[in-house]
Amino acid sequence: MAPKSLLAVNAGSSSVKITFFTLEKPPRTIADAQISGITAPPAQLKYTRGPGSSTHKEELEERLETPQDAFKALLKRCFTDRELSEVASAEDLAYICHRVVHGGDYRDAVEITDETYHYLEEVEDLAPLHNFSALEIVRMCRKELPHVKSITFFDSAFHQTLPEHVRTYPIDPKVAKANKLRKYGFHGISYSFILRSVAAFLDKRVDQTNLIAMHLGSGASLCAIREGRSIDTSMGLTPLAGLPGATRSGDIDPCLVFHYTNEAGNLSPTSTKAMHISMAEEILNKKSGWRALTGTTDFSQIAVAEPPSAAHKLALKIVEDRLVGFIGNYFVKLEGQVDALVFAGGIGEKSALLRRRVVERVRCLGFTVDRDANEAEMSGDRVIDISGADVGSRRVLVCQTNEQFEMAYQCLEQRR
Ligand SMILES: Nc1ncnc2c1ncn2[C@@H]1O[C@H](COP(=O)(O)OP(=O)(O)O)[C@@H](O)[C@H]1O
Ligand SMILES: CC(=O)OP(=O)(O)O
Ligand SMILES: [Mg+2]
Repeated sequence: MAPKSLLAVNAGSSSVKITFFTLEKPPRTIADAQISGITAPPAQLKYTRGPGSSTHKEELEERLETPQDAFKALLKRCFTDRELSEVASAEDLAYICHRVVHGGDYRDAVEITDETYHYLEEVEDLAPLHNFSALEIVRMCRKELPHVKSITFFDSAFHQTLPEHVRTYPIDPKVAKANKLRKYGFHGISYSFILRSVAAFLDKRVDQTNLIAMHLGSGASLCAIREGRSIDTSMGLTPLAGLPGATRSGDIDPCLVFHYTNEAGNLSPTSTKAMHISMAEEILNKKSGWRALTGTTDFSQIAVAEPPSAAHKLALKIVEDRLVGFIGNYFVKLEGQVDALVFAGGIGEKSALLRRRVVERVRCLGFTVDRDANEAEMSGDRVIDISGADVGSRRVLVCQTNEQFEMAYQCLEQRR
């Protein structure tokens, strides 16, 4: 029987999200499932059949040690659901699309073969904290589902257009080349989705669209887009650079590392044979950010009118300060030719308060916000306009981004 569906996988360090899509153009969602809290049991399962139906949530009794375990549990849940006739077994799958954060020099998605798999293993060392989970699942699919094509999509691919002076760090060029040290940039699957959706919303051609886009989730970044191409972005060699995240420091003076602990350069206790990480990487990626400041990773407890503590208030001001700094920077790099300022990602889509505070602080650049539009629910819209009615106000938009959809969309456009 011919395959009927496509599976998109978005694996993070503590969660695995999967979505099944039809093979139509554009693809339609069949089912969505995710397991979070893999590293902090009990793991939580969320499961939704098709769009518009209610979401089932449960705590999982079984112990899931790895992203592979979570992936297997999710597949089993979907394959055994009798009401999901499109996905009863791996035989029904035409492709598995994997989000891999760091794709090294790859400019585009690639099908997993011995050669591409080997290259990804090489660049895994550049971003072990971010690539490990995804590649564990790729390894499992290669072994256990060898007849289904695995296609890897990279967060870094969208930023291959960064000009040389933006992607180059001012260090010894020989060392930089030998060790592949440069700015790569991430969240590019999301930025592709945002760019296409916003261009359509503005009724402009993608290659004539200029944006300052923000993907604000537990990992957060911005991107300056000129004529449909990334010309700068706030993450760097790894997703640590730029804005603070839930547990990431974002930009700091690199020398801080040497003063933090005496052992910062040593291998971290969580290092394994497949994942070499130093204490410094662990501290700056997992023990910093707004959780280090406030104790919570949940930004909805921080972005509130009356923050519960001085620490929460400070965390909000820090995030806001770094954001407006980058907006100013990118506004200048785009020479003021900005079609829209776009908020996306869990925080960008849900925090009206952060949006209002940020836009009010960049009013000097001509952006304004409409209070009612900003507070309204998105209700299924991909893009909404929240700009103020002031004459000459620049556009401010919110885009509900969807990395799994973007992979499915690109896969079907390019391969069928
Ligand atoms: N109402 C809200 N206000 C502010 N932040 C929120 C709100 N709802 C969710 N968030 C934040 O969004 C984050 C999730 O964003 P998302 O882009 O889905 O995550 P991830 O980066 O893990 O893929 C949560 O960690 C939470 O901090
Ligand atoms: C690249 C990155 O930081 O991804 P996430 O926001 O999903 O952690
Ligand atoms: Mg994310």
